[in-house]
Parts: sequence; C-alpha cells; structure tokens
Amino acid sequence: MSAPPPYDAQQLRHLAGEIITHVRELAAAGWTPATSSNFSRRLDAHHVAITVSGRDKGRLTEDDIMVVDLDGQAVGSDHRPSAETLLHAQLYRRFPEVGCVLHTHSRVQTVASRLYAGAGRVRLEGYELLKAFAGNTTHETALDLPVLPNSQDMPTLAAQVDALLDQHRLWGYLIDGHGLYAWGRDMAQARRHLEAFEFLLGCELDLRNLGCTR
Ligand SMILES: CSCCC(=O)C(=O)COP(=O)(O)O
Ligand SMILES: [Zn+2]
Repeated sequence: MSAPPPYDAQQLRHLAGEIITHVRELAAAGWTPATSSNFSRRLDAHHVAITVSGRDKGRLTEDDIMVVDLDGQAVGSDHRPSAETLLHAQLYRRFPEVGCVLHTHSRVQTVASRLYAGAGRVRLEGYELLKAFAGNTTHETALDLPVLPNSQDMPTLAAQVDALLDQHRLWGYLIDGHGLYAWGRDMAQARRHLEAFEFLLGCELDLRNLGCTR
C-alpha cells in the first residue's frame, strides 16, 4: 500500500474543481489562447495546487491540476508543473495571506504590456473600478501596475518580481509581450483583481486610441 499524500486529497479535489470552473470562463473570454496561462490555489501552509504545463486551459480536468511545494517542486506527481511555477510559489512564500494566483494572456493585457514596457508601469488613476482592489475605498487614488521585461529564465523573472514585492497594495504585474499576473486571498478576490486590471487596461488603450492624453 502506498503512503498517503502529505496534503488533504479531498481539499485538492475541491480546489481543482474551483480552478477548472473559473479557468473555463476565462478561456471562454479568450484570455488563455494556445494553451497559455497558468493558475494556482494555496492548498495548505506547505502546498499549492497548480495547473500542469502545456495543457489546454479551456478544457482542464482534475488530471491537469497537480501539487507543488513552496519551492515549486512537484509533490506526488510525475507531471511537469507550469513553466512559471516559480512566479506562483514566490507569492505564496512571501505572503501567507495570498491564496490564489491567476496568470492570463489576454489581447488587452499583451498589447498594454508592449505599450507601457518602456515606462515600466501603467498608472491607473481616477477610476471608480479602482475600488475593486482590496484596500481601496475611493476613485481618488492612483495605482501603478508594474511592467517587467520578459525572460525565459524563471529565476531572472522571479528576481525582478521580488524587487517589487515590498510595494504597498500590489495586486499584480504585467510582463512585456507576455501577460498579466494577479492574486488575492482566494479565487473570488484574485478574479476580481484580474478582471479589474483587464477592464482598466482596456480603458487606457481606448483612451490612447482616441488620442486622449488627459
Ligand atoms: C504557449 S504559452 C507559453 C508559456 C506561457 O507563457 C504560459 O503561460 C503557459 O505555460 P504553462 O507551462 O503554465 O502551460
Ligand atoms: Zn505565461
């Protein structure tokens, strides 16, 4: 008889079901093209449920969700975790209150990342929807969404992200030509942050197309 896994298998099934449901909706919106994007949920103090690398995110099943430890190493699975597991793991390690990390590749996110890479940030200011971010109670505020250079070397990318993590009220970042990371205490909050970034980036792109400089 094999040893039981070092995590709650029932909780894993529950979180896998949640990931599958939400990611199907994100994929239907066109935010996960061509197997891109990855998603995770904290399972317990030492483990994270995360998508298997290379899977079609619009058609996830329980077999497409696996467990890694907080160093990003697979636990009890022969599958390869997301190529970007390190970026998820560093958020869970650094912030015990983070319970969910969502990474998508929508067209709006990708175009915005290209346009604002030079500036290194997108300033989001004066929008009512800023109140969607935890801790914000007014539109009379500004939030800077960082834009980082892309790299195929995950430790390099993770080191760039690490330098940002002391920032107050940081709920996401863009990677140039790549996509958006957003997180929260649970799926509902992370998804709200992801959708708010998507909407606000879309507004900024529309304003730019209209030649509006404000
Ligand atoms: C074809 S998408 C390139 C990799 C990527 O950026 C991504 O989000 C998906 O990688 P994963 O290993 O998590 O499937
Ligand atoms: Zn990606």
